[in-house]
Amino acid sequence: MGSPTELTAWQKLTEHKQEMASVNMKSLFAADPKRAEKYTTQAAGWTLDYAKNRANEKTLGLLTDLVKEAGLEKAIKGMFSGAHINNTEDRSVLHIALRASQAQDSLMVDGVNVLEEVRSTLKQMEKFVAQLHSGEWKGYTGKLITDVISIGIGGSYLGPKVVAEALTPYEKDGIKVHFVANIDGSDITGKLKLVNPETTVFVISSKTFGTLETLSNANAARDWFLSNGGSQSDVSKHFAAVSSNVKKAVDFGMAKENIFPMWDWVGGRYSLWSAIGLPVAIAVGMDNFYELLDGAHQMDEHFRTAPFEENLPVIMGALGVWYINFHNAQTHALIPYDHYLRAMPAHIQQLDMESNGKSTLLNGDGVETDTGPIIWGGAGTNGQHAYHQLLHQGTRLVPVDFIVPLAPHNPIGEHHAQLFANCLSQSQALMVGKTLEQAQQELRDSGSTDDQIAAIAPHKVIPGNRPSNTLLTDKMTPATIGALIALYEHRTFVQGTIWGINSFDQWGVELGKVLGTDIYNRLVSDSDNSALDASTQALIKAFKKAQS
Ligand SMILES: O=P(O)(O)OC[C@H]1O[C@H](O)[C@H](O)[C@@H](O)[C@@H]1O
Repeated sequence: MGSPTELTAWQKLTEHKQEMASVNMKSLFAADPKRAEKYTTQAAGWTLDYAKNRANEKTLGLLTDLVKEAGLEKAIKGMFSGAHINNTEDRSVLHIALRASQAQDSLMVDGVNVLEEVRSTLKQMEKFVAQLHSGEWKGYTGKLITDVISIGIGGSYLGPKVVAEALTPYEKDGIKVHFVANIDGSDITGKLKLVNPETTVFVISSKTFGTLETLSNANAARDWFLSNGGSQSDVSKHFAAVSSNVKKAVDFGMAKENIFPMWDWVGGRYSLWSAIGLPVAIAVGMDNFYELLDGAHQMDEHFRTAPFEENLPVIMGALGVWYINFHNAQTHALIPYDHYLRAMPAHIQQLDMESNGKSTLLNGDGVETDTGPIIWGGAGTNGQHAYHQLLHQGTRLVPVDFIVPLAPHNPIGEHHAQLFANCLSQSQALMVGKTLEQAQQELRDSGSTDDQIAAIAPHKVIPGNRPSNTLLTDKMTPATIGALIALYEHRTFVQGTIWGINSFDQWGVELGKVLGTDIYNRLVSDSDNSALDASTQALIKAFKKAQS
């Protein structure tokens, strides 16, 4: 596909944007008492209320035309059938296979039934998790394992860490799971201070087993283990790996049976459902891990089969494009009103920005439109006392997704009602805003003089008409969290398909890696740096001076 600007629906949306310029969401609600009902839809334990958007029936009709014209139906079929939709790496994209229903027994990709591989790995995980929790697996001095440190970065870290944290209420007793990612030695140093080598297992998660940060931290962990009582022959009792590069993991000292496979058809940022999710399974047990997979599968089925007009990832993806490309929104905020889900924006940030941070169309031409937005956010209500000011009165349009459960995990006092009220009041305030007349009246009512009103009222004006979605679920469970993350995965795919880009490669990351190695070599040698830019030369000099 070429540029989406060539699509008829895109051109019609460009015209339609002008028609909508003077339409306020408040008037859309006033004109249609059924608006909320009409623009609410459900799937996989989630209700999406998308009524607070700058959209009417025509907008939504044109957005549906857009996804159809962009070939989403074919793209979905391609993904679910294992076609090589990652064209630049000539790979299938099959995170959906990792959570396929037990009722499906085959998904043939390039002559291999990938479901067999997936299921045998799940069985291997089951065994490992059971051995750890039952106490059958013991450390080198015969003690029970109390801690697992997961070492990985990027997709081999964020997803599992965020989901493990989100599922805190489901944690099994006995084993505490920690995560190390950063090459900054402070990360691993801090975690090693918490644990005992006799009772700790390290899980090294790296699809390639070639990532600098992960290998450096894995080596540091092994050195620490060896210098604190462990011997080389004990390494296999305390180290396991998740990787598609078995040879490198064996060379590290892992026993073959402690290496969990993954495959090139799983992208890093989509891999938490594979054995990369092992730390999650250890933290919450395999039963909950299966629930997580099942929730994601429910969303997959919804995405695959529901009409686009009722399809959550399609609606959210298309509305996102409406704001990014037709309203110049540069960012998109995710605000979970759930303490355990507070790190979710970071995972979706990686998922979306690594997937859709692209400037080249599938056919190799440069894009003519904006693509993936900056994804950011954080937990409500904390953000209300920080960056929400910009959401309400800043000059930028920031579409927001509010995510909130109906029931809390920790019901104390009026906390949950207050949390819920705050969530609703934010989306309401973003939509209704405050007019100059309202601000003036407020000041008048509080006894301000005319001069004071004239001076202050303009500052109290809140433009309103700012869009948001609200995602509601009964409770944050493994299944609903699985479905939620799958929803965002598919939303990303919908947008990538509309823009005509490959959401599944990440060549941009490579340049930083290559240059990082080059500079490192310069820091630790007497190389001639005169060909480098003056700034980099000076910074290298500063580093070397500090070492001498
Ligand atoms: O799992 P690994 O091979 O160690 O890769 C870890 C990460 O490396 C890179 O930064 C990629 O861009 C990520 O997508 C990947 O998840």
